[in-house]
Amino acid sequence: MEIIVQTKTKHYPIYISPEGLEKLTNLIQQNEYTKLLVITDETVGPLHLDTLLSALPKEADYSVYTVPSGEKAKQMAVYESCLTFALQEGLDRKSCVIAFGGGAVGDLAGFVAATYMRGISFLQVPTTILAHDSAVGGKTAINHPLGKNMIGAFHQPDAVMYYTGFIKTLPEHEIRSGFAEAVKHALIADPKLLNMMMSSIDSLGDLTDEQLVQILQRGMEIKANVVSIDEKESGLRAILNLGHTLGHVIEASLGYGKTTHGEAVMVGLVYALHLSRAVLNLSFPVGKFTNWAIQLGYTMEIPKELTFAEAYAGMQRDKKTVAKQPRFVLLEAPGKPVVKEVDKTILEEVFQQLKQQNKKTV
Ligand SMILES: NC(=O)c1ccc[n+]([C@@H]2O[C@H](COP(=O)([O-])OP(=O)(O)OC[C@H]3O[C@@H](n4cnc5c(N)ncnc54)[C@H](O)[C@@H]3O)[C@@H](O)[C@H]2O)c1
Ligand SMILES: O=C(O)C(=O)C[C@@H](O)[C@H](O)[C@H](O)COP(=O)(O)O
Ligand SMILES: [Zn+2]
Repeated sequence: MEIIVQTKTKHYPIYISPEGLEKLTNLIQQNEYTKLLVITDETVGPLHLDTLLSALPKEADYSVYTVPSGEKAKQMAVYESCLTFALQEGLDRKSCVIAFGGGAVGDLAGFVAATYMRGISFLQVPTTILAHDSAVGGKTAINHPLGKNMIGAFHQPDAVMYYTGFIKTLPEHEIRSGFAEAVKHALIADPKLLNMMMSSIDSLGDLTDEQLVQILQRGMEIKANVVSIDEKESGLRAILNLGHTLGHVIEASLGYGKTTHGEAVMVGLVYALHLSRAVLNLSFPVGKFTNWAIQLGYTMEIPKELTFAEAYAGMQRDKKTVAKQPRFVLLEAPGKPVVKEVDKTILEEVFQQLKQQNKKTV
């Protein structure tokens, strides 16, 4: 399957294939990159690097750089070490970085490509379900202790090559993490898919490969459409941030990598749904949605040590915030997102209610 991203500045394909990486081979041949730098991580490398390397054209000049797995990759020191390696290996402006891994590797490698010699090509070869989201759209970044993805750039890849065979080695908690972004895509743009998910999926372990591929393909289509209209989040693109205002605060407050991105986003989604009920009279069974998420294994807890004052300070640093007033993606209905400032008292009320619910479920 092929999906096209067409922004004002860039036109590129997303290939989704259960067969392998042959499109990648062709693409590298056509682009005649002078050198390839594969950035992967300590988990993906041992599992799948051979598959990737066997897809590189025979004549390709390449080097491989391995970074720590997970959020540890999205640190300033790791970013700098990638740049040093790229310089030592002699990458030039016609070279290409290949991001080979999940979203953390993709965000890091994309940012390396965005900034090396003021920007060179990169290719996304995602290996997680979550990366159906992260590999598309050109948001690249590393983290700062004070906020998620605070140092980054918009830099679109030359292509995304999603070989679905890679996801077979994912542990269940990573399937859960990626599934949260798929639920987000359904909430903002596809109520039918959302209904199908809520009525027919009651265990992530039992999801068939076909179901997963169908869900992530639809997610990539939704994302590609939004990014094609608004590449740099001047408006519409903010809807892709549903659930992320609180989600990112949770990730930063716990310490990056202590929970998965998707687990934190799922709590953020429930928070945003409750806010939508309070502010926009959303009629949607938020309780049923929350119970479904719990059944699927999401922990659904705001960390006990996170106070509202700390959470609010984190929300004020969110990238959607304007003049210190946090803005949230809310839903008028599934498929009808809006971006709005929300009164601090409502933010606190709902935050405290969810924390109380934590206590009840313990
Ligand atoms: N740029 C964007 O638009 C965007 C969108 C969503 C999320 N993100 C970012 O993506 C990151 C989360 O993505 P992720 O969950 O894919 O991150 P990840 O890269 O940390 O991968 C999760 C874990 O799975 C392992 N892994 C990867 N592929 C595997 C495979 N095939 N088999 C077994 N293990 C495998 C990794 O080593 C890691 O430990 C976060 O940093 C988030 O902020 C970015
Ligand atoms: O692509 C987007 O735009 C998104 O918001 C997708 C999110 O899933 C993703 O986590 C993104 O990295 C968050 O962006 P940020 O600007 O809030 O850091
Ligand atoms: Zn996300």
